[in-house]
Amino acid sequence: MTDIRLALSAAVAVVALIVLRALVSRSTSARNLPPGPPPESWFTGNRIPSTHPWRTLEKWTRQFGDIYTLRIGSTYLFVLGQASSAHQIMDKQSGSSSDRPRQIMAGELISDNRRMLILPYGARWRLFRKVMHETLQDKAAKLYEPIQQHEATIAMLHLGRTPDRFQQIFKRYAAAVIMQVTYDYHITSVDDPLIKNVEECLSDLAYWIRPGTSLLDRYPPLLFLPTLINPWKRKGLELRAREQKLFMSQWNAVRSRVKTNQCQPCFVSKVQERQHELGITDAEGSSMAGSLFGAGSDTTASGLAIFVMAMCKFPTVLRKLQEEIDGVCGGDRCMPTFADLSPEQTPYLHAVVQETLRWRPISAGGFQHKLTQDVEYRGFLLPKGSSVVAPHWSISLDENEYPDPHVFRPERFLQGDEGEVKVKGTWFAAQRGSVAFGFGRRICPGLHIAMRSLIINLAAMAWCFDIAHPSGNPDNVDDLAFNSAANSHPLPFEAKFTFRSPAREKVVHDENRATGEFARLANQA
Ligand code: HEM
Repeated sequence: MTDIRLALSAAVAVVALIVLRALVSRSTSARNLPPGPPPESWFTGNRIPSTHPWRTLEKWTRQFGDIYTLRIGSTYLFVLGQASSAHQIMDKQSGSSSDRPRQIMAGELISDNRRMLILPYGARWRLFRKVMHETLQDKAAKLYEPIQQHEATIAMLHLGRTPDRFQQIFKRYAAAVIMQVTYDYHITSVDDPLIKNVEECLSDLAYWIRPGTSLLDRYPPLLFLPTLINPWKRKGLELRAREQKLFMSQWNAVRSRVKTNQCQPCFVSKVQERQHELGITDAEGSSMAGSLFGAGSDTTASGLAIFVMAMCKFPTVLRKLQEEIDGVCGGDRCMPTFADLSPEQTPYLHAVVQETLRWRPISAGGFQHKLTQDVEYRGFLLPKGSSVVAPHWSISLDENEYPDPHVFRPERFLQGDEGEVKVKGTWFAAQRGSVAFGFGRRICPGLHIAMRSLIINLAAMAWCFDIAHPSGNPDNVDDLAFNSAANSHPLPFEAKFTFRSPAREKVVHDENRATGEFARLANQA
């Protein structure tokens, strides 16, 4: 035991010296940095609060402008709090700003450098990205529309039956879609044992990825301590083994089902088809597929809950949306389908989707990118090796770009007159409207699937239901009540869903005879 303590003390002392040296050399060499709030302590630098960190970052943007410096330990983090700086650095110089900060516990030990979201920028990332581009781009995403339509129809049935569980219902929808898209695996509830296992892995990851949680991330030389006397490394490797076993079993299950013609085309079957040509190992392919659930499930569910919150708070928007959807769907005939919902037919719906993503950004704090080259911006020199982050909250709620930013106003995304209304982006991101899906080369590869999920569910909800706060008073909605996770969710809140007519309720029931969900529920009862 004494030996272990000695080894630890020595390691900590060495680290402290390295940090000290790095700090001193940086403070003298890197003079041309943007200003920023003074560090709280000389040793640890600036502290970003763990509760709603994006609100503090926004406060500092107001104080210091579109770019400011935070010192975190011995490295710099530059915060790009306005569209202009984010665009210039994250998009225009993305060749130099697409790496991720090192994550020893979450990225190297638990994920074995195979989780897309935290993968360093390099050959493996490029390979994963190419595969994801081919299998998730707009054209490929269109092939998954029937899955999304089917699951949205089921979600409407559940919203009608158990409206108070709407946040769970969205979770189920998002999990069902991502599992079918990835593995052609069908779930009936979020209590499916596979989902439970995946979520356990994700909650461990979410714990260890938090800045400062692991001593290994704070003091990297500790990684060199032998595994026998290194409890953090042992923990990381144990979590890796559990996660990889799970991912590999799903990967192998698809391979077996393809052999017996029992698998619909899905992400994994498509990757396996071209595996040798692409040069992907089983371990890489299974991890790539496994990381889609974490990236795409929670985010989508949160977007749907944010829409409901907005409709409770801004009822006139829902009425306008209902009018538009009724106009294209022809009364009580059937629920909206993707064919009814192009931007030309339903510009207001598309503007509502954009406003949902802007009004309460899901990835509110943004994701850090690390610089692989020195980057110049407005005469400042941001040194290679430091990180940049563009908090979506600061950019999306910037009152210069979005007047009255806390008001949910889809019209900001519309242009033209009554006859020919079109959806417009901002100057910052003309094609995609908002920053919700991130920046540059690291932009979310799942955005086409995510947008389709929002479009079909928002249209279906507007067609089926009146949605309101149970008190009937929009002022009772606390629209700032969100958790502090990287992908932030509204805290549980109340909303009332009422079918707009018995005829529409019947359509939902009839359509769910076709999905099989009606019979499944009847069998369960
Ligand atoms: C509304 C839903 C979603 C939102 C708001 C969202 C947002 C984001 C954001 C902000 C990033 C980081 C971008 C950056 O670093 O600048 C990201 C990355 C990623 N997203 Fe999404 N996402 C959503 C849905 C999805 C879906 C459905 C999938 C999969 C089908 C997905 C897969 C990924 C992956 C794999 C990455 C990592 C990309 C990389 O690091 O190169 N996302 N997403």
